Amino acid sequence: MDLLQLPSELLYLWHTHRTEVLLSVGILFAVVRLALHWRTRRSKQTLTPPALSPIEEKSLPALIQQPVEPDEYTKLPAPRPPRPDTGPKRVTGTKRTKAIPAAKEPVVDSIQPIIFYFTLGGTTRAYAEYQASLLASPSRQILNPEILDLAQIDYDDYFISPPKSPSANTAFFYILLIPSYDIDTELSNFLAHLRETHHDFRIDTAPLAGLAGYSVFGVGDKREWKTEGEGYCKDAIEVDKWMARLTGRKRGYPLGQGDTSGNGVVETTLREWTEGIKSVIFGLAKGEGLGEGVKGSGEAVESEDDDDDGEGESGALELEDGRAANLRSQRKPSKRSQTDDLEDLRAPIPVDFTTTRPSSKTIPPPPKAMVPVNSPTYNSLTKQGYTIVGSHSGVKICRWTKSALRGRGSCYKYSFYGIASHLCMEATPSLSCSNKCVFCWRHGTNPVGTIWRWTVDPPDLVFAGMKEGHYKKIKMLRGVPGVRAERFAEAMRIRHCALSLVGEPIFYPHINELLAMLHGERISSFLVCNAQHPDQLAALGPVTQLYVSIDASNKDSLRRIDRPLHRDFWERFLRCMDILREKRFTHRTVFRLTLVKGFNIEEEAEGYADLVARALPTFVEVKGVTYCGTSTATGAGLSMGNVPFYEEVQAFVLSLEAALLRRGLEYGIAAEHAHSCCVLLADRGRFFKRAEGDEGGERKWHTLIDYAAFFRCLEGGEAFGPEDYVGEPTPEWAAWGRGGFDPRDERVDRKGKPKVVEVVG
Ligand SMILES: Cc1cc2nc3c(=O)[nH]c(=O)nc-3n(C[C@H](O)[C@H](O)[C@H](O)COP(=O)(O)O)c2cc1C
Ligand code: SF4
Repeated sequence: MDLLQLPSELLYLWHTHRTEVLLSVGILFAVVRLALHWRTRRSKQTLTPPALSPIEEKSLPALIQQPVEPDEYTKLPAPRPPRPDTGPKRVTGTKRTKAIPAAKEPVVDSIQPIIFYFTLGGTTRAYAEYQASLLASPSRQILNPEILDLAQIDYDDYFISPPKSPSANTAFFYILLIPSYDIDTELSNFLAHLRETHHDFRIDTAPLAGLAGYSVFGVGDKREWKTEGEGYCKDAIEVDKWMARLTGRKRGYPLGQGDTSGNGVVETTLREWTEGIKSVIFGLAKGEGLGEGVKGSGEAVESEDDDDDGEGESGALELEDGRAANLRSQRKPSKRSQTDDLEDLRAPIPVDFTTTRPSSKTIPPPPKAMVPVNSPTYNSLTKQGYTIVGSHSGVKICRWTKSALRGRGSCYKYSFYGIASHLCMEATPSLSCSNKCVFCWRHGTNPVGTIWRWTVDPPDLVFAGMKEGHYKKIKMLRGVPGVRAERFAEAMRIRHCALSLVGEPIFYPHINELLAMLHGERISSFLVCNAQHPDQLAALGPVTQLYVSIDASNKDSLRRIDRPLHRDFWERFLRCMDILREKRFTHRTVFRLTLVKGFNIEEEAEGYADLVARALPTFVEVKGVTYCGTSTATGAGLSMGNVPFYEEVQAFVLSLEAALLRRGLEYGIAAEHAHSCCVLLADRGRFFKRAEGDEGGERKWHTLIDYAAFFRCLEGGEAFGPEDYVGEPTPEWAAWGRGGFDPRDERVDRKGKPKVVEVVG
């Protein structure tokens, strides 16, 4: 083929294959285009990581930190400028919140008792049935009791929360009759359930607080398990403890205990205990609360965290070394108590400094209440636990009453005179006093004066108010841990009244009528006066025991320590000594010496012996002061250093005894109560004697009082004297050198743990 044919040949080829050629070129173009597009996509994917799992996210910062060269496809949007930090969001204006109505306590007017019992031998079941019969009453307030065997029920139905009540106004009261076993039984599981429920963090710590209350009665055997320490009623004690916690301390009545070793004793105890329960349940149905302890007498707390403050008769705390101090001394005086020192704030009181009668020149202001309701004095006294009766009287539960209710011992009046503290009411018909003794811890809140310039309440009002106040406070103690049911029941009948609380009882114009009312109800009377009111002392009628405070042996010392308001205080004091001498055959007269180191101990034994020689009291009680720590005491120069050790009190008593002997006065040491730092001297000729009809027998101290004989003498209407109502011999354990603590009571330390008693010889 020549060259001239080439164009026509190419044209021919074009026409034959042009479709394939065009198609191939199109495909090639498409391939190149696609290749370019894929390349771009791959670059973009590298910069936008896929969504990561939370775990993978942790490595995110590493990925982001890798440098990437941006190109036209990969340019990221410019980051937003950061917001200025304005702190937390503020909301202005007031948000109106809907007041949430306070949860209303349901009004309970009927109580459903449930008696739970456990038994191995059947005894406790029988007691449960007996108790149910005692409680059965067709009244609307107490529904018929249910009886449940703890071995038959599901604990979760009753002991994680109270069961569903039959009506909104009905609440449950649990009674648990619990025997004790020193072996493993189902009862051990019950105890474990209570313990675990309390400790279970998912359950409220007081899940049974919805109950109206609970009470436990233990059944045990004293023949083998003689004391609680040895296991007597141990399981009941344990149940009581856990129930107190689970119910938020809703113990309705003290733990009862029945000893199966004596014939029929348990039935009697259970019957009396059930009477107590019944009265509590009726009270609950009437809307009365449960006892939760009394202000001024300690909190209702469990024994492990018992904060029994150890306050003595006058707020004293016993120290390990035998001294006494007041707790208030360790607390800073509050602003309130400082300003409450009314004596310093009050306008001057109209005072007659010379006679017992008001001066004719003084126009007496119209009488008003000594302690008006809601006055600072009233508020301060009630805050300290006093119940103010009428306008000038008061009553208070002392710490010994609480101690005796718990079986932890009575005050020295039990060791010396046979007064059990839980049967004793401490009261005064006059909150006012004519002295300002440096050691009187009540002094800061006391009204003072030398004449009665207030309205006078009638004695029946005073007497009724005292009893009411006392019983009310005793009832409030029933929920205190450790209170013994039988003592609580006994305490509901006052047997003794100590008119000594605060102020000057003899000041009350109707003191003799008040004493007669006490005696009319067979309540014995101990009256303490301050030797500043001779006319009233001379006119005083029968008293079971008549005290005069002897705070110093000479004029200067008395002025310094008693700070009397009467100008003729020493003359008054001596006149009282003479009146006491006259009364020694009609009254049991007692000198009460309060020893204050640095004030009235050193070298005063001879002076005191002279006073004893002048008044010839039947007894001399010597007591170490209890430091009050108030601003008044501190201002008077009193400190803990003025509190004598018990050994110092003992040494003083020995020197006083010797000084008396030198004067031919036969007084001897009859008894002691180391716990109260108190020793008793008595007239040997009158009270150290043989038992009646036992001429050759041993002589013994007879300081106890025969109270029944005292009332017989009074009612007989004939003249009588102290010898006519002398009681049994003074107990051996109260003799000099024996300490004076009744071994039948349990001695505990401030934590409620058993304490070994050390007797100072
Ligand atoms: C095995 C056994 C162990 C006992 N352990 C004690 C005990 O530790 N403390 C206690 O006060 N009484 C103990 N007791 C006395 C019982 O509590 C007492 O007999 C009670 O009435 C038993 O009640 P029940 O018959 O309902 O099971 C025990 C009695 C038994 C049979
Ligand atoms: S006599 Fe009565 S009031 Fe006084 S301390 Fe003893 S129990 Fe308390």
